Amino acid sequence: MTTITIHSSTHEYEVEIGSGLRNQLAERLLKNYQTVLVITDTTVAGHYLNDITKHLSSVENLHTAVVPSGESSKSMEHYRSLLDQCIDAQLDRHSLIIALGGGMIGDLAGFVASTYLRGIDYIQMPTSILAHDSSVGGKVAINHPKGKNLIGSFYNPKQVIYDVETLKSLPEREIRSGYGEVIKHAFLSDESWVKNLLQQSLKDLTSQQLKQDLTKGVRVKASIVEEDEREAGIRKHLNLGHTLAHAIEAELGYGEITHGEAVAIGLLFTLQLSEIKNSAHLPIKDYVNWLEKNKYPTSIMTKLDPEQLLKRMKWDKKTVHQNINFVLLEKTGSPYVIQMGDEELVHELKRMISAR
Ligand SMILES: NC(=O)c1ccc[n+]([C@@H]2O[C@H](COP(=O)([O-])OP(=O)(O)OC[C@H]3O[C@@H](n4cnc5c(N)ncnc54)[C@H](O)[C@@H]3O)[C@@H](O)[C@H]2O)c1
Ligand SMILES: O=C(O)C(=O)C[C@@H](O)[C@H](O)[C@H](O)COP(=O)(O)O
Ligand SMILES: [Zn+2]
Repeated sequence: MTTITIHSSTHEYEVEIGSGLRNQLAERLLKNYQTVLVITDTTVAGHYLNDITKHLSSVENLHTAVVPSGESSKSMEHYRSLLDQCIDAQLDRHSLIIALGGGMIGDLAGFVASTYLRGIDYIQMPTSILAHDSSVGGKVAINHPKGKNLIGSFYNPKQVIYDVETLKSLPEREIRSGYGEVIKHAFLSDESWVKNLLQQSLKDLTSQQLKQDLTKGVRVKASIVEEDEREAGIRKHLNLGHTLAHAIEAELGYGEITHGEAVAIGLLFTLQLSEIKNSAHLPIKDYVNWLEKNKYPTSIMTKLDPEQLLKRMKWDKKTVHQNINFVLLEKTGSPYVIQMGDEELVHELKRMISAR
Protein backbone atom coordinates (compact mmCIF):
# COMPACT_ATOMS: atom_id res chain seq x y z
CA MET A 1 0.00 0.00 0.00
CA THR A 2 1.14 3.56 -0.71
CA THR A 3 0.22 6.36 1.69
CA ILE A 4 0.44 10.02 0.76
CA THR A 5 -0.23 12.61 3.46
CA ILE A 6 -1.95 15.84 2.45
CA HIS A 7 -1.50 18.93 4.59
CA SER A 8 -4.65 21.04 4.35
CA SER A 9 -5.48 24.25 6.19
CA THR A 10 -7.89 22.47 8.53
CA HIS A 11 -6.25 19.06 9.04
CA GLU A 12 -3.88 16.47 7.60
CA TYR A 13 -5.35 13.51 5.81
CA GLU A 14 -4.00 10.39 4.22
CA VAL A 15 -4.58 9.04 0.76
CA GLU A 16 -4.19 5.28 1.02
CA ILE A 17 -3.77 3.52 -2.31
CA GLY A 18 -3.80 -0.27 -2.35
CA SER A 19 -5.51 -3.44 -3.41
CA GLY A 20 -8.49 -4.79 -1.43
CA LEU A 21 -8.72 -1.80 0.96
CA ARG A 22 -12.54 -1.87 0.85
CA ASN A 23 -12.37 -5.16 2.74
CA GLN A 24 -10.41 -3.56 5.58
CA LEU A 25 -12.65 -0.55 5.94
CA ALA A 26 -13.67 -1.01 9.59
CA GLU A 27 -10.01 -1.23 10.70
CA ARG A 28 -8.97 1.72 8.53
CA LEU A 29 -11.53 4.24 9.81
CA LEU A 30 -9.81 6.73 12.08
CA LYS A 31 -12.74 7.04 14.49
CA ASN A 32 -15.63 4.91 15.74
CA TYR A 33 -18.63 6.52 14.12
CA GLN A 34 -22.05 5.49 15.46
CA THR A 35 -23.94 6.81 12.46
CA VAL A 36 -22.67 6.44 8.91
CA LEU A 37 -24.31 7.24 5.56
CA VAL A 38 -22.76 5.61 2.50
CA ILE A 39 -23.56 7.58 -0.67
CA THR A 40 -23.00 5.82 -3.97
CA ASP A 41 -24.47 5.39 -7.45
CA THR A 42 -26.47 2.54 -8.96
CA THR A 43 -23.56 1.01 -10.91
CA VAL A 44 -21.04 1.15 -8.08
CA ALA A 45 -23.69 -0.09 -5.61
CA GLY A 46 -24.16 -3.18 -7.79
CA HIS A 47 -20.45 -3.95 -7.60
CA TYR A 48 -19.30 -2.87 -4.16
CA LEU A 49 -21.99 -1.66 -1.75
CA ASN A 50 -22.41 -5.10 -0.14
CA ASP A 51 -18.66 -5.32 0.57
CA ILE A 52 -18.80 -1.96 2.30
CA THR A 53 -21.89 -2.60 4.40
CA LYS A 54 -20.58 -6.06 5.38
CA HIS A 55 -17.40 -4.52 6.73
CA LEU A 56 -19.29 -1.82 8.58
CA SER A 57 -21.69 -4.20 10.34
CA SER A 58 -20.49 -2.97 13.75
CA VAL A 59 -21.76 0.57 13.02
CA GLU A 60 -24.94 1.12 15.08
CA ASN A 61 -26.83 3.17 12.50
CA LEU A 62 -25.69 2.36 9.02
CA HIS A 63 -27.58 4.01 6.14
CA THR A 64 -27.13 3.93 2.39
CA ALA A 65 -28.24 6.34 -0.32
CA VAL A 66 -28.01 5.42 -3.99
CA VAL A 67 -28.35 7.95 -6.83
CA PRO A 68 -28.54 7.09 -10.54
CA SER A 69 -25.09 6.76 -12.12
CA GLY A 70 -24.03 9.52 -14.47
CA GLU A 71 -23.05 13.17 -14.44
CA SER A 72 -26.69 14.35 -14.44
CA SER A 73 -26.97 13.27 -10.79
CA LYS A 74 -24.54 16.01 -9.75
CA SER A 75 -27.58 18.26 -9.57
CA MET A 76 -29.58 20.45 -7.21
CA GLU A 77 -32.37 17.82 -7.16
CA HIS A 78 -30.12 15.00 -5.96
CA TYR A 79 -28.29 17.31 -3.57
CA ARG A 80 -31.62 18.27 -2.02
CA SER A 81 -32.79 14.65 -1.83
CA LEU A 82 -29.55 13.59 -0.13
CA LEU A 83 -29.95 16.35 2.46
CA ASP A 84 -33.45 14.99 3.14
CA GLN A 85 -31.92 11.57 3.65
CA CYS A 86 -29.30 12.97 6.07
CA ILE A 87 -32.10 14.56 8.07
CA ASP A 88 -34.29 11.43 8.02
CA ALA A 89 -31.33 9.32 9.17
CA GLN A 90 -30.68 11.88 11.95
CA LEU A 91 -27.03 12.32 11.08
CA ASP A 92 -25.41 14.60 13.66
CA ARG A 93 -22.07 16.35 13.94
CA HIS A 94 -20.38 13.09 15.00
CA SER A 95 -21.65 11.19 11.99
CA LEU A 96 -19.76 10.23 8.85
CA ILE A 97 -20.57 10.29 5.16
CA ILE A 98 -18.72 7.86 2.91
CA ALA A 99 -18.53 8.84 -0.77
CA LEU A 100 -18.20 5.49 -2.56
CA GLY A 101 -17.76 5.96 -6.30
CA GLY A 102 -16.20 8.04 -9.02
CA GLY A 103 -15.80 11.79 -9.16
CA MET A 104 -19.50 12.43 -9.58
CA ILE A 105 -20.24 10.81 -6.21
CA GLY A 106 -17.16 12.36 -4.58
CA ASP A 107 -18.20 15.86 -5.62
CA LEU A 108 -21.90 15.39 -4.78
CA ALA A 109 -21.50 13.57 -1.44
CA GLY A 110 -18.64 15.89 -0.48
CA PHE A 111 -20.83 18.92 -1.11
CA VAL A 112 -23.59 17.39 1.02
CA ALA A 113 -21.05 16.76 3.80
CA SER A 114 -19.72 20.31 3.52
CA THR A 115 -23.11 21.94 3.98
CA TYR A 116 -25.15 19.58 6.17
CA LEU A 117 -25.09 20.99 9.73
CA ARG A 118 -22.42 23.40 8.36
CA GLY A 119 -20.11 20.49 7.75
CA ILE A 120 -19.66 16.93 8.98
CA ASP A 121 -16.87 14.39 8.42
CA TYR A 122 -16.67 12.53 5.14
CA ILE A 123 -14.24 10.17 3.52
CA GLN A 124 -13.61 9.57 -0.15
CA MET A 125 -13.56 5.98 -1.43
CA PRO A 126 -12.76 6.54 -5.12
CA THR A 127 -13.64 3.71 -7.51
CA SER A 128 -12.71 5.27 -10.86
CA ILE A 129 -9.34 6.17 -12.38
CA LEU A 130 -10.49 9.74 -12.84
CA ALA A 131 -11.20 10.00 -9.12
CA HIS A 132 -7.47 9.92 -8.33
CA ASP A 133 -7.90 13.61 -9.15
CA SER A 134 -11.33 14.38 -7.68
CA SER A 135 -10.83 12.63 -4.33
CA VAL A 136 -7.88 14.85 -3.39
CA GLY A 137 -7.87 18.58 -2.71
CA GLY A 138 -11.34 19.22 -1.32
CA LYS A 139 -13.16 20.75 -4.31
CA VAL A 140 -16.76 19.57 -3.96
CA ALA A 141 -19.65 20.79 -6.08
CA ILE A 142 -22.77 20.27 -8.11
CA ASN A 143 -23.44 21.47 -11.65
CA HIS A 144 -25.81 24.15 -12.89
CA PRO A 145 -27.38 23.91 -16.36
CA LYS A 146 -25.29 26.97 -17.31
CA GLY A 147 -21.98 25.58 -16.17
CA LYS A 148 -20.00 22.91 -14.38
CA ASN A 149 -19.43 22.95 -10.63
CA LEU A 150 -20.95 26.41 -10.27
CA ILE A 151 -22.28 25.62 -6.78
CA GLY A 152 -19.72 24.21 -4.40
CA SER A 153 -17.13 24.65 -1.72
CA PHE A 154 -13.62 23.71 -0.62
CA TYR A 155 -13.99 21.00 2.00
CA ASN A 156 -11.37 18.34 2.56
CA PRO A 157 -12.15 14.71 3.36
CA LYS A 158 -10.88 13.12 6.57
CA GLN A 159 -9.37 10.25 4.59
CA VAL A 160 -9.11 8.90 1.08
CA ILE A 161 -9.24 5.12 0.80
CA TYR A 162 -8.46 4.11 -2.79
CA ASP A 163 -8.99 0.41 -3.40
CA VAL A 164 -7.42 -0.06 -6.83
CA GLU A 165 -8.97 -3.55 -7.08
CA THR A 166 -12.30 -1.81 -7.80
CA LEU A 167 -10.83 -0.36 -11.01
CA LYS A 168 -10.97 -3.83 -12.58
CA SER A 169 -14.70 -3.47 -13.24
CA LEU A 170 -14.35 -0.14 -15.11
CA PRO A 171 -15.55 -0.19 -18.71
CA GLU A 172 -13.19 0.88 -21.52
CA ARG A 173 -14.76 4.32 -21.78
CA GLU A 174 -14.07 5.11 -18.12
CA ILE A 175 -10.44 4.01 -18.46
CA ARG A 176 -10.14 6.46 -21.34
CA SER A 177 -11.86 9.14 -19.29
CA GLY A 178 -9.57 8.62 -16.30
CA TYR A 179 -6.47 8.95 -18.47
CA GLY A 180 -7.67 12.40 -19.57
CA GLU A 181 -6.77 13.62 -16.07
CA VAL A 182 -3.70 11.38 -15.79
CA ILE A 183 -2.16 12.91 -18.92
CA LYS A 184 -3.12 16.38 -17.64
CA HIS A 185 -1.07 15.70 -14.51
CA ALA A 186 1.78 14.49 -16.72
CA PHE A 187 1.74 17.64 -18.90
CA LEU A 188 1.77 19.73 -15.73
CA SER A 189 4.81 18.02 -14.34
CA ASP A 190 7.08 15.69 -16.27
CA GLU A 191 8.17 15.41 -19.91
CA SER A 192 9.35 11.81 -19.67
CA TRP A 193 6.05 10.74 -18.12
CA VAL A 194 4.20 12.40 -21.04
CA LYS A 195 6.50 10.56 -23.47
CA ASN A 196 5.79 7.20 -21.83
CA LEU A 197 2.05 7.81 -21.73
CA LEU A 198 1.93 8.79 -25.39
CA GLN A 199 3.42 5.41 -26.25
CA GLN A 200 0.75 3.64 -24.22
CA SER A 201 -2.32 1.95 -25.68
CA LEU A 202 -4.85 2.03 -22.89
CA LYS A 203 -6.09 -1.44 -23.81
CA ASP A 204 -2.67 -2.86 -22.88
CA LEU A 205 -2.46 -1.11 -19.51
CA THR A 206 -1.18 -3.32 -16.68
CA SER A 207 -2.40 -3.00 -13.08
CA GLN A 208 1.12 -2.06 -12.06
CA GLN A 209 1.36 0.73 -14.65
CA LEU A 210 -2.08 1.98 -13.65
CA LYS A 211 -1.22 2.13 -9.95
CA GLN A 212 2.03 3.92 -10.76
CA ASP A 213 0.23 6.54 -12.89
CA LEU A 214 -2.44 7.12 -10.26
CA THR A 215 0.09 7.52 -7.50
CA LYS A 216 2.13 9.98 -9.58
CA GLY A 217 -1.06 11.92 -10.40
CA VAL A 218 -2.03 12.13 -6.72
CA ARG A 219 1.47 13.40 -5.87
CA VAL A 220 1.28 16.14 -8.52
CA LYS A 221 -2.16 17.20 -7.30
CA ALA A 222 -1.11 17.05 -3.63
CA SER A 223 1.91 19.28 -4.14
CA ILE A 224 -0.25 21.94 -5.84
CA VAL A 225 -3.24 21.93 -3.48
CA GLU A 226 -0.96 22.01 -0.45
CA GLU A 227 0.56 25.22 -1.72
CA ASP A 228 -2.68 26.87 -2.86
CA GLU A 229 -5.78 25.20 -1.41
CA ARG A 230 -8.26 27.93 -2.43
CA GLU A 231 -7.08 28.50 -6.01
CA ALA A 232 -5.70 31.98 -5.52
CA GLY A 233 -2.72 31.17 -7.75
CA ILE A 234 -1.04 27.97 -8.89
CA ARG A 235 -4.07 25.74 -8.26
CA LYS A 236 -5.48 27.29 -11.45
CA HIS A 237 -2.92 25.14 -13.28
CA LEU A 238 -4.96 22.04 -12.37
CA ASN A 239 -7.55 23.51 -14.71
CA LEU A 240 -5.32 22.78 -17.72
CA GLY A 241 -7.67 21.80 -20.56
CA HIS A 242 -10.77 22.52 -18.47
CA THR A 243 -11.91 25.89 -19.81
CA LEU A 244 -12.96 24.27 -23.06
CA ALA A 245 -13.76 20.87 -21.47
CA HIS A 246 -16.39 22.29 -19.12
CA ALA A 247 -17.92 24.31 -21.98
CA ILE A 248 -18.18 21.14 -24.09
CA GLU A 249 -19.76 19.14 -21.25
CA ALA A 250 -22.38 21.79 -20.49
CA GLU A 251 -23.10 22.50 -24.16
CA LEU A 252 -23.65 18.83 -25.04
CA GLY A 253 -25.68 18.21 -21.87
CA TYR A 254 -24.10 16.61 -18.78
CA GLY A 255 -23.16 12.99 -19.36
CA GLU A 256 -23.10 13.07 -23.18
CA ILE A 257 -19.32 13.09 -23.07
CA THR A 258 -17.33 12.02 -20.02
CA HIS A 259 -15.40 14.65 -18.07
CA GLY A 260 -12.06 13.01 -18.89
CA GLU A 261 -12.81 12.76 -22.60
CA ALA A 262 -13.71 16.45 -22.62
CA VAL A 263 -10.50 17.27 -20.73
CA ALA A 264 -8.45 15.31 -23.28
CA ILE A 265 -10.02 17.39 -26.09
CA GLY A 266 -9.55 20.57 -24.07
CA LEU A 267 -5.88 19.64 -23.66
CA LEU A 268 -5.44 19.40 -27.42
CA PHE A 269 -6.82 22.93 -27.78
CA THR A 270 -4.52 24.06 -24.97
CA LEU A 271 -1.45 22.59 -26.65
CA GLN A 272 -2.37 24.27 -29.92
CA LEU A 273 -2.92 27.64 -28.24
CA SER A 274 0.38 27.24 -26.37
CA GLU A 275 2.20 26.77 -29.65
CA ILE A 276 0.55 29.85 -31.17
CA LYS A 277 1.02 32.10 -28.14
CA ASN A 278 4.59 31.27 -27.24
CA SER A 279 5.99 28.87 -29.86
CA ALA A 280 6.06 26.17 -27.21
CA HIS A 281 7.60 22.89 -28.35
CA LEU A 282 4.98 20.37 -27.41
CA PRO A 283 4.37 16.86 -28.75
CA ILE A 284 1.11 17.81 -30.50
CA LYS A 285 1.38 15.23 -33.29
CA ASP A 286 2.09 12.41 -30.86
CA TYR A 287 -0.76 13.60 -28.67
CA VAL A 288 -3.20 13.57 -31.61
CA ASN A 289 -2.03 10.03 -32.46
CA TRP A 290 -2.56 8.99 -28.84
CA LEU A 291 -6.07 10.46 -28.85
CA GLU A 292 -6.88 8.55 -32.04
CA LYS A 293 -5.27 5.30 -30.93
CA ASN A 294 -7.29 5.37 -27.73
CA LYS A 295 -10.54 6.45 -29.40
CA TYR A 296 -11.08 9.81 -27.72
CA PRO A 297 -14.18 11.34 -29.39
CA THR A 298 -12.44 14.37 -30.91
CA SER A 299 -14.91 14.47 -33.83
CA ILE A 300 -17.60 15.57 -31.38
CA MET A 301 -16.16 19.08 -31.87
CA THR A 302 -17.80 19.19 -35.31
CA LYS A 303 -21.22 19.16 -33.60
CA LEU A 304 -20.40 22.26 -31.59
CA ASP A 305 -20.72 25.94 -32.39
CA PRO A 306 -17.63 28.02 -31.47
CA GLU A 307 -19.77 31.05 -30.53
CA GLN A 308 -21.80 28.92 -28.13
CA LEU A 309 -18.64 27.47 -26.61
CA LEU A 310 -17.33 30.99 -26.13
CA LYS A 311 -20.52 31.93 -24.26
CA ARG A 312 -20.12 28.86 -22.06
CA MET A 313 -16.51 29.74 -21.30
CA LYS A 314 -17.71 33.03 -19.86
CA TRP A 315 -19.03 30.93 -16.94
CA ASP A 316 -15.61 29.46 -16.26
CA LYS A 317 -14.45 30.26 -12.73
CA LYS A 318 -11.23 31.76 -14.05
CA THR A 319 -13.19 34.29 -16.11
CA VAL A 320 -12.94 37.81 -14.66
CA HIS A 321 -15.09 40.70 -15.93
CA GLN A 322 -16.06 38.58 -18.93
CA ASN A 323 -12.40 38.05 -19.82
CA ILE A 324 -11.58 34.40 -20.37
CA ASN A 325 -8.37 33.13 -18.82
CA PHE A 326 -6.65 30.03 -20.11
CA VAL A 327 -3.98 27.82 -18.60
CA LEU A 328 -1.31 27.28 -21.26
CA LEU A 329 2.12 25.65 -21.26
CA GLU A 330 5.46 27.30 -21.91
CA LYS A 331 6.66 23.74 -22.13
CA THR A 332 5.72 20.51 -20.38
CA GLY A 333 5.90 21.15 -16.65
CA SER A 334 5.68 24.95 -17.01
CA PRO A 335 2.05 26.11 -16.96
CA TYR A 336 0.93 29.74 -16.81
CA VAL A 337 -2.36 31.64 -17.00
CA ILE A 338 -3.09 34.07 -19.82
CA GLN A 339 -6.10 36.17 -20.80
CA MET A 340 -7.45 35.25 -24.23
CA GLY A 341 -9.43 37.50 -26.57
CA ASP A 342 -12.89 36.34 -27.66
CA GLU A 343 -12.17 36.68 -31.38
CA GLU A 344 -8.93 34.76 -31.18
CA LEU A 345 -10.65 31.95 -29.28
CA VAL A 346 -13.46 31.66 -31.82
CA HIS A 347 -10.94 31.72 -34.67
CA GLU A 348 -8.84 28.95 -33.09
CA LEU A 349 -11.91 26.88 -32.24
CA LYS A 350 -13.01 27.08 -35.87
CA ARG A 351 -9.55 25.97 -36.96
CA MET A 352 -9.63 23.04 -34.56
CA ILE A 353 -13.10 22.00 -35.73
CA SER A 354 -12.18 22.15 -39.40
CA ALA A 355 -9.20 19.85 -38.73
CA ARG A 356 -11.48 17.12 -37.28
N1 LIG B 1 -13.32 17.73 -7.25
C1 LIG B 1 -12.34 17.65 -8.12
O1 LIG B 1 -11.21 18.09 -7.89
C2 LIG B 1 -12.60 16.98 -9.43
C3 LIG B 1 -11.52 16.60 -10.24
C4 LIG B 1 -11.78 15.95 -11.43
C5 LIG B 1 -13.09 15.65 -11.78
N2 LIG B 1 -14.11 16.01 -10.97
C6 LIG B 1 -15.49 15.63 -11.28
O2 LIG B 1 -15.55 14.20 -11.29
C7 LIG B 1 -16.60 13.79 -12.15
C8 LIG B 1 -16.11 12.71 -13.08
O3 LIG B 1 -15.68 11.60 -12.32
P1 LIG B 1 -15.76 10.12 -12.91
O4 LIG B 1 -15.20 10.09 -14.26
O5 LIG B 1 -15.24 9.20 -11.89
O6 LIG B 1 -17.32 9.98 -13.14
P2 LIG B 1 -18.44 9.12 -12.43
O7 LIG B 1 -18.36 9.18 -10.98
O8 LIG B 1 -19.72 9.51 -13.08
O9 LIG B 1 -18.05 7.64 -12.89
C9 LIG B 1 -18.05 7.31 -14.25
C10 LIG B 1 -18.90 6.04 -14.52
O10 LIG B 1 -18.19 4.91 -14.04
C11 LIG B 1 -19.00 4.17 -13.13
N3 LIG B 1 -18.10 3.57 -12.17
C12 LIG B 1 -17.41 4.20 -11.19
N4 LIG B 1 -16.61 3.33 -10.56
C13 LIG B 1 -16.79 2.12 -11.16
C14 LIG B 1 -16.21 0.85 -10.98
N5 LIG B 1 -15.26 0.62 -10.10
N6 LIG B 1 -16.64 -0.16 -11.78
C15 LIG B 1 -17.58 0.07 -12.73
N7 LIG B 1 -18.15 1.25 -12.96
C16 LIG B 1 -17.74 2.27 -12.18
C17 LIG B 1 -20.00 5.15 -12.59
O11 LIG B 1 -21.17 4.52 -12.14
C18 LIG B 1 -20.26 6.03 -13.81
O12 LIG B 1 -21.20 5.42 -14.64
C19 LIG B 1 -17.08 15.02 -12.87
O13 LIG B 1 -18.25 15.48 -12.27
C20 LIG B 1 -15.96 16.02 -12.66
O14 LIG B 1 -16.42 17.35 -12.72
C21 LIG B 1 -13.90 16.67 -9.81
O1 LIG C 1 -8.63 20.45 -8.25
C1 LIG C 1 -8.64 21.37 -9.06
O2 LIG C 1 -8.38 22.53 -8.74
C2 LIG C 1 -8.96 21.11 -10.47
O3 LIG C 1 -9.10 22.04 -11.26
C3 LIG C 1 -9.12 19.69 -10.88
C4 LIG C 1 -10.03 19.47 -12.07
O4 LIG C 1 -9.63 18.26 -12.67
C5 LIG C 1 -11.50 19.31 -11.69
O5 LIG C 1 -12.25 18.94 -12.81
C6 LIG C 1 -12.15 20.43 -10.93
O6 LIG C 1 -13.40 20.03 -10.44
C7 LIG C 1 -12.39 21.66 -11.77
O7 LIG C 1 -12.77 22.68 -10.93
P1 LIG C 1 -13.54 23.98 -11.36
O8 LIG C 1 -13.42 24.86 -10.19
O9 LIG C 1 -12.89 24.48 -12.59
O10 LIG C 1 -14.95 23.59 -11.64
ZN1 LIG D 1 -11.11 17.69 -14.13
